[in-house]
Amino acid sequence: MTPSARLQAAIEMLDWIIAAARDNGASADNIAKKFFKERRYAGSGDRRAIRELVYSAIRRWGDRPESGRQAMLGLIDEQPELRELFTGTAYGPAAIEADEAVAGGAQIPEWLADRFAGLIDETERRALFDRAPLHVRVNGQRSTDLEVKSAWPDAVALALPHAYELPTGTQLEDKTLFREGAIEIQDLGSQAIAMAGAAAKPELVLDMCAGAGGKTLALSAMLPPESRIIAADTDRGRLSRIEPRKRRASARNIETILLAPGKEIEALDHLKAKCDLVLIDAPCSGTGTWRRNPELRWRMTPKRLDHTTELQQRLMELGSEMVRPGGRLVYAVCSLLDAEGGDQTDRFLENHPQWREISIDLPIGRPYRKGSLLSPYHDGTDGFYFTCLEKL
Ligand SMILES: C[S@@+](CC[C@H](N)C(=O)[O-])C[C@H]1O[C@@H](n2cnc3c(N)ncnc32)[C@H](O)[C@@H]1O
Repeated sequence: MTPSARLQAAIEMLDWIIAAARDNGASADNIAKKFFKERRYAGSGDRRAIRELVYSAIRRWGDRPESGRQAMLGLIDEQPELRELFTGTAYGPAAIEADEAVAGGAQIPEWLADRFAGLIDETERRALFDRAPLHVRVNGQRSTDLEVKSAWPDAVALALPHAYELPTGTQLEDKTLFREGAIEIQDLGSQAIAMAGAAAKPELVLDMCAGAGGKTLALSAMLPPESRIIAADTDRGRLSRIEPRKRRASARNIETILLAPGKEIEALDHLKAKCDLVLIDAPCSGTGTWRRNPELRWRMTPKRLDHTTELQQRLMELGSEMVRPGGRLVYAVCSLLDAEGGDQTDRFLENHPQWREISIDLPIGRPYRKGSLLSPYHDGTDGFYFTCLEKL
């Protein structure tokens, strides 16, 4: 493909991504897969170049642009070489017209800019768009740190036990050790959250928003085998991915429960006041994961944020009912917005005098709003707020 044709393809892919962000459709990554599947003529170099163009536009604009063309036109100030690719010839984008509308604004959507946690200064904001590192967790059910270190001598030990960083681009799939479940790819921040409840004894644990089980597997690896870990979620597709992951990781003590949205209690009633630990890794705006999913900025609106915080409150209420007296509730979000973090903890504690905050003993993170904050610049992790509460 010519450079001009690659630019036109990037514009078209951005149009799909913009529409999906507006209508709560597929993620940018899934759209890219579909886009290239329908364009088999694009070689690997073309794909890389198109992706690069698309993601520079997504990273650059905090507010959702009107169109892919406007998004790319807006990039010309920073990448002047793009101008001459608007050739108006076959396969290329139409020539630029005088006074054509272009995308504008900041990297962080204006309406969100003043809602970040107090610790998120200018340096942290810039780091939200850095390249995410490759973090892995050694799975003690399948392997040892020593074995993993000898398979990947470049692995650098991180601040938590069994956590390592590998050089970006390390091929994992070609190693038997990886295929057999010796390591899990997992951001250090997610590993910290699995540890936040200080689960150690044989316990009954409910991971109430388990998704595809990233933190469930981490909990299974750190708990004695006689523990029972229940992974629940409303998303059948995500939950179904736990079964193969569980087999690969030799995590035998995990059960799954599919929840019906709004009727979660029906499937959880038998666990009322029984759990030693409930983890609520709540659905959220994902502001802490922009370095991986920058297009989330184009999805969130004030209305969607309100809807999300209401759901978080409801899940916190529900999860807290499952905790036995003396048990713990860990509430976490991969967001750095106060509305989804510290505000939720305050509201919950105000309404539940029989609960108290307990301090989190981890070597990463900073104490913040009756909980802890993890952030890309300070901790090298995705951004998270989490708190650990105890039922008296
Ligand atoms: C942040 S993700 C969880 C990620 C997962 N814990 C992990 O470590 O990979 C939030 C999850 O909450 C789930 N969810 C949304 N609404 C829910 C509800 N009403 N009850 C339980 N889970 C829900 C979503 O399907 C999603 O999988």
